[in-house]
Amino acid sequence: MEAYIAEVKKLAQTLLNKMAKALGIDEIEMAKLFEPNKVIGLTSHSDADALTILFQLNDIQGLQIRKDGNWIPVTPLKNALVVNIGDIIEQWNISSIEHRSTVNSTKERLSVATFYFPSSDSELRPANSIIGPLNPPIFRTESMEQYLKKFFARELYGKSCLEDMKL
Ligand SMILES: O=C(O)CCC(=O)C(=O)O
Ligand SMILES: [Fe+2]
Repeated sequence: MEAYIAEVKKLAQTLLNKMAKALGIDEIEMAKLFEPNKVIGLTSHSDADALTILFQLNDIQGLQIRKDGNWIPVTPLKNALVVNIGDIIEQWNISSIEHRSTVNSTKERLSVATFYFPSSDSELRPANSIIGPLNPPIFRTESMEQYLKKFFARELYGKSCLEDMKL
C-alpha cells in the first residue's frame, strides 16, 4: 500500500510537470502548490453515507472530530476501526459526526475510508417505528437517486447533506 501511494504520487508529479511544461507554467511555482506543509487535508464535513468504517493504517494522527465546538483528535489505535455516523442516519434522530483531517508535513498519514450507502433505488425516510404523533419526521422523504445527485454537486463543507431536506 505505501509503495503504491509513493508511486502514484510520483506519477501525479510527473504528469503535472509535463502539463506545466507544455503550458509554459513555471514548474517550481507549481511545485510550491503541492508542498505538504501547505496542504490543508480535509475541511470540516460530515459523511453523506449511513456509516463510514475507517481504518487508520499507521499511527500518524490527523483525524479530528468536533465535539461541543472543540476539535478532538482521534488517536489511531492498533487493530481498531473508527466508525463514523453519516448523515443518512440522522433520519433515525442520531447526529452525524462532523470531522476533518489535517496532514503532517513530514510524515505520511495513511487511512482507508469505506462509505456504506443504502442501495441507489431506496428511499430516504425515517423508519415507521420512530415516528408518531409526538415524533413527526424531521426531514422530507427523498429518493437515494436525488440525494446522490445533490451529494455529487455539493462542496465538501459543513454538516449534513440532509440539511436542505429539513421540514
Ligand atoms: O482522513 C481521514 O482519515 C478521514 C477521511 C474522511 O473523513 C473522508 O474521506 O470522508
Ligand atoms: Fe469524512
